[in-house]
Amino acid sequence: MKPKVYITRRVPDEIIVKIEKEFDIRIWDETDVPVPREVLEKEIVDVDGLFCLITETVDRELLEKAPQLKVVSNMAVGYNNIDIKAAKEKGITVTNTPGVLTETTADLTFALLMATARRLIESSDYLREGSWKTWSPMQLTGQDIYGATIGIIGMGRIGAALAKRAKGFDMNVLYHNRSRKLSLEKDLNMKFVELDSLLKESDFVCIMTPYTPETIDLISARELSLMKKTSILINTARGGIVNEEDLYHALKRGEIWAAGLDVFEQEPISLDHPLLTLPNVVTVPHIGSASIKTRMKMAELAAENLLLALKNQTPKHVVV
Ligand SMILES: NC(=O)C1=CN([C@@H]2O[C@H](COP(=O)(O)OP(=O)(O)OC[C@H]3O[C@@H](n4cnc5c(N)ncnc54)[C@H](O)[C@@H]3O)[C@@H](O)[C@H]2O)C=CC1
Ligand SMILES: O=CC(=O)O
Repeated sequence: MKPKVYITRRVPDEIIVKIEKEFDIRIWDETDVPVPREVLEKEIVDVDGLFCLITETVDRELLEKAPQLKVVSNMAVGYNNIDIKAAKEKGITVTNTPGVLTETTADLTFALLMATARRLIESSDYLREGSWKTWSPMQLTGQDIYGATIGIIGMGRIGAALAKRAKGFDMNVLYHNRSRKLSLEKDLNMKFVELDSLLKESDFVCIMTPYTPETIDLISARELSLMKKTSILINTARGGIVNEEDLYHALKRGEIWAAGLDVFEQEPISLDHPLLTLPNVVTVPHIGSASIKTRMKMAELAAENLLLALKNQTPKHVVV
C-alpha cells in the first residue's frame, strides 16, 4: 500500500503528478480558498504526509489527530504556522523551502520600498481619477532612495539580498541581527548597530526576521517613536512583528512618514482596517515570493522534501 498524502491546495499539475506517482493523494482542490479547519482535521487522520501552505495552522491539536503523520512539508520558508515543538515531540519531520525565494522576495521588498518612498500607487490613482491638472513644484513629492540610510532588521538570506540591492542605490546600510555577519559587513560595507540606533538613524527600516516569540511586536509604539519623522517602515517578514495599532497611530500622528506592508497580523487584512484608510500606507497581499518561476521552485522543493522524508531519506531542508 502506498503512503497517503494530503495536499492543502491546488498546486500546479506537474507537482501533483510527481507526488501522485509515489503516493495516494487527496487534495483540497481549490486555488483561492484555504481548506476549512474541520476538513483538514478529518483529512489528516490517516495520512503519512502533509503538503501545506502558510495558511494552514498546524498546531498540537491538529497533530494529535494524525497518528500516522511522518512529515509536514511547508511550501514557504517561514514556518510560524507550525507548532515545531509539538512536531518534534511526536517525531514528525517538518520541512520548508528556503533559498529558492530569496532573490524574488528581496526584489519585492525593494519594489515596495520604492513604491512607498515615491508614492507610486497614490500617483497612479491621482492620474486615473482625473486629479492631474498640471505639473506642479511640490506635487506628489516623496523621499529620496539613493544615498539614504537603510536599516535592515534580520540579516539572513533575504536581508543580505536586500542589502545588495540597497548598495546598487548607493545607500548607507545599517543592520541588526542576533549575530554579527563579519564577512558580509566587509563585502557590502555595512555596519552592525543595536536596534535602537538603527531605528534612530535609518531613513528606511526593513524587517527581515522570522516570526518567533522574540519578534512578536518587535516594532511597537516605543520603537516607532525612535524613528525619524521622515522615515519609512517596510515589512515583508510577518505581520505580528509590527504592532498594527501602534503603527496606525504613529502614521496618523506623523511620527513616521509612511509604511509599505506585504504582511499583516490577520491575512487577508479586513477591508475596514484603519491602516487601509491612510494614503501613506502601501499595501500588497503577501506577494513577496510571487513570481511564476519562484512559486514553481517552492512547490517543487516542497514536493521533493515530502518525497524524501516519506522514503526515509533526508529532505533538503529540515526544520526539525
Ligand atoms: N513576504 C513574503 O512573501 C515572504 C516572507 N518571508 C519572511 O522572511 C523571513 C526571513 O527569511 P530568510 O531571510 O530566508 O530567513 P533567515 O533565517 O535566512 O534570516 C532571518 C534572520 O533573522 C535573524 N533574527 C531572528 N530573530 C531575530 C531577532 N529577534 N532580532 C534580530 N534578528 C533576528 C536571524 O539571525 C537571521 O539572520 C521568513 O522567516 C519569513 O517570515 C520569507 C519569504 C517570503
Ligand atoms: O511568506 C512566505 C514564506 O515563504 O515564508
